[in-house]
Amino acid sequence: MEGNGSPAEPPATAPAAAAMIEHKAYARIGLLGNPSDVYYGRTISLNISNFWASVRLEPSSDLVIVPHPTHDLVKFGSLSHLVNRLENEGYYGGVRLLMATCKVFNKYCEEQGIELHNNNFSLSYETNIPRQTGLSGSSAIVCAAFSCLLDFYDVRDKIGVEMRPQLILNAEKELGIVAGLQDRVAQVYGGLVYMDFNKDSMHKCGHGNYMQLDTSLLPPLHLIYAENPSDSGKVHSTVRQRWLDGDEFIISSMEEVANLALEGKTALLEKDYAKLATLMNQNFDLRRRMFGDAALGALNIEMVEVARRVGAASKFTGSGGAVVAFCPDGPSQVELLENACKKGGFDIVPVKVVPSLLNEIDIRTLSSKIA
Ligand SMILES: Nc1ncnc2c1ncn2[C@@H]1O[C@H](COP(=O)(O)OP(=O)(O)O)[C@@H](O)[C@H]1O
Ligand SMILES: O=C(O)[C@H]1O[C@H](OP(=O)(O)O)[C@H](O)[C@@H](O)[C@@H]1O
Ligand SMILES: [Mg+2]
Repeated sequence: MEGNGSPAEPPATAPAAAAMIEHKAYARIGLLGNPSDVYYGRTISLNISNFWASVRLEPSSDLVIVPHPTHDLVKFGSLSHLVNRLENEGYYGGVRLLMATCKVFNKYCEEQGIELHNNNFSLSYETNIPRQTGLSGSSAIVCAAFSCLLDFYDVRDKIGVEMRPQLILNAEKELGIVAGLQDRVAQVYGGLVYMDFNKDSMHKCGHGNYMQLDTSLLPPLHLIYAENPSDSGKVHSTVRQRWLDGDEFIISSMEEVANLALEGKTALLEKDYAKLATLMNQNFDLRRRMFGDAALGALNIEMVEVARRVGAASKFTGSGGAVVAFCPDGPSQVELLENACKKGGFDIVPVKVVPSLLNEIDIRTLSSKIA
C-alpha cells in the first residue's frame, strides 16, 4: 500500500546482508552413550523445544558483540553480590562464545577459500536454557550464532551440514572447554539422531556418521532439572586426562558406554522400551563409576535417585544438572515421579522433541543420505 509521506520501500535488489537475521538453537538431551562422544564413541541424542537460545545478527557499521544484560553481568549491587554471582555461575557468559564463533567461522572460510564480504554486524543473544545444567546451553548459543553467520555471508551451501558440528565444537575448544560432538550434532540436525564417532570416519572425513531416526520411536520422556550450575569443561577434564594417559578402566568403560547407544538404536527401532530403560540406567551407573560422586555432585545424583525410587529409568542429559527419566509403567508412574520431584525441590517437565531442522539447501550439502 502506498501512503503519502510513507518511507519508500527498499529496492528489491537490496543486498541480503542488509536484513536482520535471527536463529534459534534448542537444548539437547543425551539419551544414550554420552559422554563417549568425547572419546570416539556413539550416542543417541535429541533436540528439545522446551528450552532454546536465540542469536540475532543486525548489520552495523562496527562489528559489535553485545553483552547480555544478565548473563554477562558487569554491574553489581555490592561486593557480596559480585562474589556470589561468580561462585554460582563462574566468570563467563556468552560473549566469549560469540567471539570464538566468529573466529572459528572466519578461520574455516579462509582455509577453504570461501570469500566473505566486508559488511559488519552486531551479534546479541538470549537464552532460556537453564544455565550450565548439561542441556547444551553453551553450544546452543554457538550454534545459533553460527547459523546467523552462514546466512549473513550466504555460505550455507559451502559449509556442509556434517562439518558444522565440528566447527561449533571448535569454538568451545578455542576457549579450552572440554566437550564432544553430540550436542552440536543434535542442534544442527534437530530431531533424534544416532551418532557414531568412530576414529576411522573422524580422521578420514573430519566428522562422524550421523543418522536421523524417526522421533515417533521415542516413548514419553521427562526432564528433571535444578538451579545448580556446574562447569562441564571442569567436570570432564580429569576423566579426559585419564583417558589420554591410557587408563584401562576409563578406556574400557567408555567403550561400554558407546555400546549402549548401539544397543539402544536397536531397542528404539524395535520399540523395546524395557531394554531402553535398562540401557539408560547402565549409562548413568558407568558414568558414576568413571567420574566419581564428588565430581558429579550430590544434588545431581539425588535427581537420578529420585527417579529410580519410583522405578523410572534415569541418567544425566549431559555432564550434570539435568536428568532424563523414562517411566516404563506409564502415567501412574509419571504421577509418582512428578510428586517425588516436587517434594525434592526439582523441576520436572515432559520432553517436547524438535523435528528435523535441516532445510533443502542443508540437505543438498550432505555427503551421505540421512535415514
Ligand atoms: N546460559 C548461559 N548464558 C551465557 N553463557 C553461557 C550460558 N551457559 C553457558 N554459557 C557459557 O558457556 C560456557 C560453558 O558452559 P557449559 O558448562 O558447557 O554449560 P552447558 O551445560 O549449559 O552447555 C560457560 O562457562 C559460559 O561461558
Ligand atoms: O558429559 C556429557 O554427557 C556431555 O557434556 C557436555 O555437554 P554439557 O551440556 O555442556 O554438559 C559435552 O559438551 C558433551 O559432549 C558430553 O557428551
Ligand atoms: Mg556445554
